[in-house]
Amino acid sequence: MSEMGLVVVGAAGRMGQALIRAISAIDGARLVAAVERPDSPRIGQDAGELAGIGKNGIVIADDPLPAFAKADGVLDFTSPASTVEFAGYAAQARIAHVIGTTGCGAEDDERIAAAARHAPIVKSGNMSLGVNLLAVLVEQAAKALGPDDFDIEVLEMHHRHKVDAPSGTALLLGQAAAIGREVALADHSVRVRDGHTGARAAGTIGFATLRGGSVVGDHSVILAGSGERITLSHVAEDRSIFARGAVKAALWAHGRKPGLYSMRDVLGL
Ligand SMILES: NC(=O)C1=CN([C@@H]2O[C@H](COP(=O)(O)OP(=O)(O)OC[C@H]3O[C@@H](n4cnc5c(N)ncnc54)[C@H](OP(=O)(O)O)[C@@H]3O)[C@@H](O)[C@H]2O)C=CC1
Ligand SMILES: O=C(O)C1=N[C@H](C(=O)O)C[C@H](O)C1
Repeated sequence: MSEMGLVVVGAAGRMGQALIRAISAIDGARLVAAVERPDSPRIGQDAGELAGIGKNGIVIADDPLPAFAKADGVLDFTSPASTVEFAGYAAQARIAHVIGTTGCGAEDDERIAAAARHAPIVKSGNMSLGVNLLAVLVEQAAKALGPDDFDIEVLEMHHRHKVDAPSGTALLLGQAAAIGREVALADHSVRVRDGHTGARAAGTIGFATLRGGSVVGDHSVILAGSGERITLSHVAEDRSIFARGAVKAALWAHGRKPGLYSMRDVLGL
């Protein structure tokens, strides 16, 4: 079978560069275009050189439409507003769209779901194998350890540049806990505590956010009971784990029927 041609949007970003490196190392995938914002100083630069793998002849462009027209799939780790726009273009082109962007609101998610009626979309707050396996374990633990005996808290830390909180991964893990408990996360989550909060309400799922330095991504789900505590954790040491997962998702989605898929679908977890 011929290689899948991929376009990376947000090609100059932290994940954009990791994606370009990952594509060059994975059989069956080929970079066909790299896109950045029209006002980016990176427009016109060689995408491979910027990503540190040497010139690859793909010049960073500012127009997504010709890029999407020659691609079989899009890898998108940008911002919610851009991702919604790219979902529309990918749907028109009927090509696979892998979305790693976090911080999407309900309206963004509705528009992404609408685009998924026309093309396959894989969207996940975390593309790594480790975190998606952790989500399975969290679901099991939350089911086994009920709300009368165990409190669930999700703790995350990321680098100082991160703009959204809680992280997409923290929300994914919180969602796994809610599924295990058979409750709706939206009705049970406590995302901020400040001042005289009162005692913890049983059955809630708490979130705590730390930001600083160059931390790639640390997540822990703590199940705290009386006299004992279980902590399920994942530490991302390198962005290549997300990039490899995203390329794997694109290869999985290529030629698949339209729909909104998760990394758990891709990994069969
Ligand atoms: N799901 C997962 O596994 C992971 C998800 N993420 C998520 O991915 C997203 C990006 O993270 P990160 O790479 O660290 O962020 P960066 O800010 O380093 O990269 C984002 C890039 O996208 C560019 N961009 C924004 N809008 C457009 C547009 N309309 N057209 C083209 N390019 C655009 C930005 O340009 P400019 O700087 O000019 O705005 C920037 O270069 C975040 O939401 C993050 O949470 C990150 C890691 C893993
Ligand atoms: O912004 C990041 O860097 C990351 N974002 C994702 C998230 O919001 O969970 C995934 C990863 O933890 C890195």
